[in-house]
Amino acid sequence: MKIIPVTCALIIHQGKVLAAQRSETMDLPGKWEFPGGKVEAGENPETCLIREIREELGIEIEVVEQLPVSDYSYPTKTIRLIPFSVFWKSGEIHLLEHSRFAWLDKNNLISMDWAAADLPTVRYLHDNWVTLVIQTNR
Ligand SMILES: Nc1nc2c([nH]c(=O)n2[C@@H]2O[C@H](COP(=O)(O)OP(=O)(O)OP(=O)(O)O)[C@@H](O)[C@H]2O)c(=O)[nH]1
Repeated sequence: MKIIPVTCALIIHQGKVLAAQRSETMDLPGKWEFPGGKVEAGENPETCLIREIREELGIEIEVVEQLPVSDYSYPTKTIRLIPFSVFWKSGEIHLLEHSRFAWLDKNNLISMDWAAADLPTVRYLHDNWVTLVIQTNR
């Protein structure tokens, strides 16, 4: 099966990370995820992520670092999730596609109803919390 590359942003701000809930009109309705989206043909992952975050949240970000990639097979597709830690540079958050967002701290990270593909990234974030918070603190 073809593997679909999907980027996602761990937007870490004031010691919390932004999670977004997929709306009823999206795939996996009601699941929580890190905002981002599919990499288009000829696009590099960082450029994709900057574009997707503009389209979904209306903010500008700076990519800090790529984090470990993981593959996950849903019944109808396999995605390759490419996460990045990012710094929120400017703009106000407006939800243009998702139904809700939340700023999570380390303690409420694990209890969210995440899209299944996100669990390795959630675990990585949990286990490397302090390093990632310091790294994105400007
Ligand atoms: N953005 C994002 N997508 C995720 C995550 N985890 C996960 O399983 N996905 C899946 O990866 C795919 C990404 O598609 P998308 O719908 O967000 O991206 P897009 O806007 O480029 O695609 P589209 O407009 O063709 O649907 C969806 O099937 C989504 O369910 C995640 O953390 N972030």
